[in-house]
Amino acid sequence: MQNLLTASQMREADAYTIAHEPIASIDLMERAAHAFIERSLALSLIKKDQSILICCGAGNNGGDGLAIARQLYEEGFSALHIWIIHYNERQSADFKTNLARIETLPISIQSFAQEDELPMIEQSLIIDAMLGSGLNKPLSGSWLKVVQHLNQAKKKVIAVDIPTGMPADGHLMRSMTALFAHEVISFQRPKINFLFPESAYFMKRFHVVDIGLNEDFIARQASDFYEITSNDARAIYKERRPFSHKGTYGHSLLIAGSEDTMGAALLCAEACLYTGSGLTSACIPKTGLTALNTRLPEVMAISREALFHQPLKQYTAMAVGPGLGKSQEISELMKRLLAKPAMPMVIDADALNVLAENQQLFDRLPPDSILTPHMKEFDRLFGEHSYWYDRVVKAREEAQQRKLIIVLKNQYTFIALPNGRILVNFTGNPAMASGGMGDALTGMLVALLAQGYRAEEAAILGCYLHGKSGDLLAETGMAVVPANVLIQNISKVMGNI
Ligand SMILES: NC(=O)C1=CN([C@@H]2O[C@H](COP(=O)(O)OP(=O)(O)OC[C@H]3O[C@@H](n4cnc5c(N)ncnc54)[C@H](OP(=O)(O)O)[C@@H]3O)[C@@H](O)[C@H]2O)[C@@H](O)CC1
Ligand SMILES: Nc1ncnc2c1ncn2[C@@H]1O[C@H](COP(=O)(O)OP(=O)(O)O)[C@@H](O)[C@H]1O
Ligand SMILES: [K+]
Repeated sequence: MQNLLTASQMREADAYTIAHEPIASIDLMERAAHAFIERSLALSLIKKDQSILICCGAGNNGGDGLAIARQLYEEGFSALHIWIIHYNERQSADFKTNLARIETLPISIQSFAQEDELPMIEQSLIIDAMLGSGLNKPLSGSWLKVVQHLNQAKKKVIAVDIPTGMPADGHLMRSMTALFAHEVISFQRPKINFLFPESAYFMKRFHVVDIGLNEDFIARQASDFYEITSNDARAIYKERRPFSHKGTYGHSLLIAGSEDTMGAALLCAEACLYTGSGLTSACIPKTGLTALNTRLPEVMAISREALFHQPLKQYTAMAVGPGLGKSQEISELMKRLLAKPAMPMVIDADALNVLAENQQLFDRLPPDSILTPHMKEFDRLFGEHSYWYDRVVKAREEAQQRKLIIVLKNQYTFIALPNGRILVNFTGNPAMASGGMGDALTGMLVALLAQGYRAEEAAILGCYLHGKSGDLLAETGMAVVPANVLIQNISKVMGNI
């Protein structure tokens, strides 16, 4: 698990590294510039014959920009042009050093003071090194004008560390003006605000480069946010054991589907199978029986009527919600299920809506139950939110107070734990943005619970594998990954973990 830092913690990490390691601040900047160029070249974001405008402020972000320009020149880039935006009086020491280092080179530099007219931009690419994590207020005055001018030029932009004008943490408002960056190359850790959907107003993609800040110091910083890494998933995952049999891997009960949305139940059940549940039973409406038997012969069916005429004890874990629909009958069913809940549970989709309308049912959920709302379901449960940041903070509060695990789904899924931590899943991609993906996740989570993974482990591993399966398929060239295709890839992803 890697903790994510705020901008001010990042500055402390910067200062600590300089104080405790044999590296001077100016050399750290040199390293950051080198890492920026190396990654840009590796991703083919820049080419030697390209004309590039490097826009620099006069702080350390601007210092990075000057070091990048000089190193590009040394790499053989020849069509470089620099703007220095001199709207602030103060210049950082490392900016000054880098300015002295570049002034002797044959690179054209233009300086702009407030009120100076800005020229047309002829270059095809802009490197944005005006303001970085030192941003301490929204842009205004001349800063606002320069950013608007650059945005209007509609050129490709690569931002150094963070787009100029975008705050690294805290509220992200659509009304804020920032330089829109197509690519961001960020130092050491992603900025927390990159993970919220509102970041799409300011940037398209980000890449993180290691610049060798002291990791021991970083790990000691208190943080609300932790990135789930492949190592975490690997550490949780357990291989199937010798002499094991279907009884070893638990019995999942899915309560899902209605006449019109039987597909949700099928996807959920299929994901449960492919994630390794020993046995899977699906409680579905009668009208779905033929579909279930035809498509998933491994899965056993129980009718809604029969559900409470048999011991629920035979099941190891339960998922309820996908495709259930809204009706009084479903509401009653949830109430009966939660009268004596005795097994780990995943609550999704329509079951979440029942909870939203019957908040007293919350108290009956077994501790560590996993709730998997998307944004709208979340707001129905816990109130409307205007900002993702607030929504995630609310998820943390609710998870802590109610001792539940809340999996708030999005491109970056936030897993809020009862201990107050928020884990962020980085796997997954927009090729997965189509119906049924959440049903698949629910099936995966219940399968992991049935196999004996603790709820926290199931949430981490389930979200990681779900996104990873989608990522590996997207890497094969699939622009869209339908849920059933993702599901059929899960067991391979597990095998290769
Ligand atoms: N790990 C690290 O930390 C490393 C950091 N590195 C690099 O340093 C960058 C951070 O540099 P930085 O701290 O010098 O601040 P930067 O973003 O250049 O801003 C300059 C000044 O602008 C001002 N200002 C702020 N907001 C403003 C506004 N809205 N409108 C007008 N002015 C505004 C504010 O000055 P003030 O207002 O306080 O006078 C601020 O100090 C970081 O992003 C990365 O690129 C790497 O080199 C190596 C490792
Ligand atoms: N752009 C994306 N990047 C990564 N994951 C995504 C993206 N879009 C959707 N997903 C994932 O797909 C799932 C969608 O869940 P949900 O909205 O409940 O779908 P459904 O109700 O259709 O089953 C979530 O797990 C989410 O993380
Ligand atoms: K920047």
